[in-house]
Amino acid sequence: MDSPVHRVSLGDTWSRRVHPDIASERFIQSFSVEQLTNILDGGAQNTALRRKVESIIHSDPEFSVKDNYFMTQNERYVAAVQKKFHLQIIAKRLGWSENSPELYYAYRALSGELALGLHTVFLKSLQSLGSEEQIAKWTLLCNEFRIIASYAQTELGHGTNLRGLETEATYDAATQEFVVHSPTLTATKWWPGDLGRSATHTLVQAQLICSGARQGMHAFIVPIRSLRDHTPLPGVTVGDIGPKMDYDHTDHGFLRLDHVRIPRENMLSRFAQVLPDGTYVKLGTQQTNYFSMVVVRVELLLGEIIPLLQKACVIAIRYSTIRRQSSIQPSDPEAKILDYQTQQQKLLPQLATAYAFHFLASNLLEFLHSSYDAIRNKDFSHLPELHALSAGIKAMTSDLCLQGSELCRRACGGHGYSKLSGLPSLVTRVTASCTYEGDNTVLYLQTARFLVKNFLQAHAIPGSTQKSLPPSVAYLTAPYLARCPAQKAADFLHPKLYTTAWAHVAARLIKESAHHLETLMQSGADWDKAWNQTTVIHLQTAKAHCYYISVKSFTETLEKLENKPAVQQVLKRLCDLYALHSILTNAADFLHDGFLSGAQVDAMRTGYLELLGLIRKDAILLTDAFDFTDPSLNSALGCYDGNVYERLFHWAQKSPTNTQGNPAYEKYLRPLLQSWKSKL
Ligand SMILES: Cc1cc2nc3c(=O)[nH]c(=O)nc-3n(C[C@H](O)[C@H](O)[C@H](O)COP(=O)(O)OP(=O)(O)OC[C@H]3O[C@@H](n4cnc5c(N)ncnc54)[C@H](O)[C@@H]3O)c2cc1C
Repeated sequence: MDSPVHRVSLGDTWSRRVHPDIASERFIQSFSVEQLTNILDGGAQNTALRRKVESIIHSDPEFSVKDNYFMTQNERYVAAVQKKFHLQIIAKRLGWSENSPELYYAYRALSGELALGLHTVFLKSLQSLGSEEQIAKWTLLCNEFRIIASYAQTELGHGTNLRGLETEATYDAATQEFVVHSPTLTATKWWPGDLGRSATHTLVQAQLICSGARQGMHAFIVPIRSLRDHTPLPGVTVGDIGPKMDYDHTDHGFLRLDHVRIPRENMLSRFAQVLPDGTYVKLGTQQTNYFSMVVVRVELLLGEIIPLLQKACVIAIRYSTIRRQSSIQPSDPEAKILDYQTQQQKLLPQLATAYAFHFLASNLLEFLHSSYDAIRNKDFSHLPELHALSAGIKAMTSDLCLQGSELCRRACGGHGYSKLSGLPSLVTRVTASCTYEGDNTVLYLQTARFLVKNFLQAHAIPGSTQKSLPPSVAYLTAPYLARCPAQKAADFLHPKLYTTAWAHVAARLIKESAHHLETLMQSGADWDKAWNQTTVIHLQTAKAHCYYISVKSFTETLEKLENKPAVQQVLKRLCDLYALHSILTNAADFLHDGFLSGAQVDAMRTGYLELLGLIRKDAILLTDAFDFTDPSLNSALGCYDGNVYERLFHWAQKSPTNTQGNPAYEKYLRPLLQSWKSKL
């Protein structure tokens, strides 16, 4: 039996004894938690390294999270800058370079705690879009924090529509400079992280104008604040956009540029160049500008978005074994709320989703890494598929992580509404992920375009085979299965069966998407108009495709675990639950053409409910396997030891609402109460 080898607690006195209600959940281990943690980390060596980094981070008082929930926006920002700089000092001392796994783990351990995250996005964009000389020059300046950089794409008037961005960069051959300008109020850059108060430079996405023509969006490095005293440079108006739903640790900003001149070398030129005489030279396709967005989007999945749902599951499931309400039978003691079937049905599918998304994102990251060098060397053959996958998967994961984390929050009753549970901030942070790096609807539609285009190509070319389609859509030409063969509950617990079921629905919807489009076009609409009038079905199509990809990716992960049967069995249950939950919540799509009958849906539901009972037994171990430290959860409800009530009571005492007096009493309540005193 494993014992937890790694636990960093919040250092309070209760963590010395584990609450018996949660201890009993860990008593029988049907699988090795440590082995599962290793799988999630991509190997035992990674687990060891991650824990080493986390121990360094969490034993350092400079990284303390204890007052987070009581801070103002200003205080959060200042603390986040201080932590970022402290991390730099540590990284330098320990020799952690910018791309080292140690620094990656440190960022993950401090997720939501650090300012200057866009500095990293700047670097990623530079590495994707910059020439070798530009990378060498700016990376050095960034790594040593001689400049602080951000990424400025979104404007007051436009975000999604890159072509609608109004900021201009006009080339002046006489001085060999670009003149970067915000021609209207709506051209003001709005939202870029770290821009509000920190950045000295920013990567501005602007319309390039040269050789007397508009050449589309390109990226320019623009200095905005003096390196001497941090004041805005001539022609620059810059500031913070004010209060937000969350993200107080980051200073999101606005930026207006009034004919700001930058040298020709400041246009990132891996895929396009402007020669000294103003000649425009194109070295890539139109999509290359999307490449850096693809890289950032994919890395965000495991770096930020998916851990938010994983943490919400850990908190809500641990709490649900401590919290007791009512009893299942009148003579029983009060039941753990996790023993109610409805509570299991709220939380366990979220846990299965958290695992499914972890494997999905890991597989996508692998695909990105295997295509990265080719794309940078201007082989764009994988870019459309990578772009479509990253867009759809970012949209799906952030959508479902938001739904799931909010469900977890509500599943904790009143205490889930307290910030001290840690859950509200997980929900508000994951909410932002549905918008940043692309609004989810827009991203799904980009995926749908790829699907429809491939479908039309496959059907326009007679004899087209699976080989001629990108692997993720090969199912479009697979043999057609009209009816699901499963009858009994157990028949549905087969990866091949539910993967085929999702392929069936996705293929049908792609066909319908194309059919609707073509019908409108045959009646005279052009492609763009017809597209807009059919986007609701395209959205549904893209979602079905993403479900198919996620189910397939989970089943492929299972296949690799033949030599770890106990872990494979527990993950197989989660995979079954994820797949069945996804089908049952989208049952109409499967009933629509009779692929499933009502009786089959009932049988599937029986299998699904049985799975809840089975996974319930391992629920705490499955949350432990994520191996989050207590400081990274920072939750009164979710700590490893389960001492929920002590922590909640103690943390509430520290609230400024209790420690900083009551001016309302002095000013209003006392005079009011004292005016009545004499009459009682
Ligand atoms: C926390 C946070 C951090 C951010 N950080 C940065 C940053 O560092 N740098 C930066 O440049 N930006 C940043 N942004 C901005 C972000 O990238 C944009 O807000 C995002 O891309 C969405 O664009 P938008 O605001 O223009 O939304 P809009 O496009 O205006 O979306 C509004 C609605 O219109 C719909 N819609 C828009 N276009 C279409 C279409 N073609 N078809 C169908 N529906 C459509 C959308 O689905 C949505 O429902 C950040 C935003 C947030 C919230």
